[in-house]
Amino acid sequence: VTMSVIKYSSPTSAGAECIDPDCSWVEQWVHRAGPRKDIYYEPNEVKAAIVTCGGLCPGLNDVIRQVVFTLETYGVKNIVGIPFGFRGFFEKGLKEMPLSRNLVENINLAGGSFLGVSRGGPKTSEIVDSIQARRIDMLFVLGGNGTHAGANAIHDECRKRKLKVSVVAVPKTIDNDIPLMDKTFGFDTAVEEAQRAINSAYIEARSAYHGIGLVKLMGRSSGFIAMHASLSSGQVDVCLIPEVSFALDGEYGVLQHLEQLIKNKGFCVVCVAEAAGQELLQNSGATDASGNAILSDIGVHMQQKIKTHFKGIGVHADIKYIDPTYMVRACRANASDAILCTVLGQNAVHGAFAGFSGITSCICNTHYVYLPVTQVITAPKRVNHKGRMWHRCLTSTGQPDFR
Ligand SMILES: Nc1ncnc2c1ncn2[C@@H]1O[C@H](COP(=O)(O)OP(=O)(O)O)[C@@H](O)[C@H]1O
Ligand SMILES: O=P(O)(O)OC[C@H]1O[C@](O)(COP(=O)(O)O)[C@@H](O)[C@@H]1O
Ligand SMILES: [Mg+2]
Repeated sequence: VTMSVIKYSSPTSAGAECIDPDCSWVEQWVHRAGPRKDIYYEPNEVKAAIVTCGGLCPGLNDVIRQVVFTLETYGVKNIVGIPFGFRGFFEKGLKEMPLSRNLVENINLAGGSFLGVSRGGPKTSEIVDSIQARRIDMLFVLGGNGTHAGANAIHDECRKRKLKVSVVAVPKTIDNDIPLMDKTFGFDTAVEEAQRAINSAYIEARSAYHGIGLVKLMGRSSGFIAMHASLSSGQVDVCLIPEVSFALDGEYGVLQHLEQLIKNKGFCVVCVAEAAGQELLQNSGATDASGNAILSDIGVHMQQKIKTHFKGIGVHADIKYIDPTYMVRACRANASDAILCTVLGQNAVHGAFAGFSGITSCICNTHYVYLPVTQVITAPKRVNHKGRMWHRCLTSTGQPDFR
């Protein structure tokens, strides 16, 4: 499968991602995913394990379910779940869970992870000690960019120890921040849920005298959820993402624009990504158990700033702040994510049986492929502020540059 469908001749061509210095066309190909004629493992002898790491994401249960179904179809009898992410390899008292088609048959009907998730956990060498002690041949790792870095480290350590273990990842994150793939599972569902919050903010704002609806949406370092939810709802006047800096105060600031919207339209809706405008806030420098920076609350900050601003100019404003944070990721997968999860889960097993390790099962240019994990952990994917999607969003909201 070719990685890019756009041929281009200059660095400024639409959609061009400049790979070489001259920006001429560079062919990049990846393996198409799916079952292979020859399989590397004897199914009867295989012990397979599944682990889900990081934050929750719609579709985790769908993938677990499909991995189990497909393993059983190959004839694997020994399938286990590692509870609560990488911690399950280490914490005493956390026992591996035997999995079967019967047990996981209906888990897709609920959100969350049937196995549990966690951040942080043991060192790679301890995880691999545990893999060795448990005699695991295939490890299916469901997670985001942190998990992929972990999966890569596990894969490297297994190679170093000459262990024949297939480490196969499946990219999950509502943030959609993993590079090279069309999207991660859970993103579509999160956007769908997020636009419900925007819709509520719109109804509240529209029904109030000088109503201002403010919605904060997740996205640790990227504004994909905010941008897509703003686009899909069509009800947002201002969308703020971390990739585009903005001023709140001043002649060209967001507050001045809100003032105009209240004057001209009578109400407005603002959608802000959680990582947006962090430079305007105090940074505690704190990190979570996985080493991810803990962000300052831009939503609460904006709520206060808007209140103070309108009070200062003596104009009534009724601010309705909605933070749907965990609601957008604790739900079950929607139809399109459920299908994506089904294919990715099945392909993960085909990849392991083909004898691959250090791969991730994903979608690229509408085709299902295996990417080397090393390629997707270089840096988080971010919204291209010069790209067409962001400009479509600007056209839709009608917002100016806030600088
Ligand atoms: N660079 C890394 N090397 C090894 N393991 C990592 C690395 N970064 C994160 N992890 C582990 O991966 C797991 C999930 O990471 P986290 O960042 O919380 O979520 P996500 O995978 O969704 O980005 C955690 O248990 C964490 O310890
Ligand atoms: O509060 P938590 O569970 O630590 O997670 C918050 C973070 O998790 C996410 O929902 C998803 O991030 P991951 O994909 O890294 O798990 C981010 O959008 C958010 O910043
Ligand atoms: Mg992450």
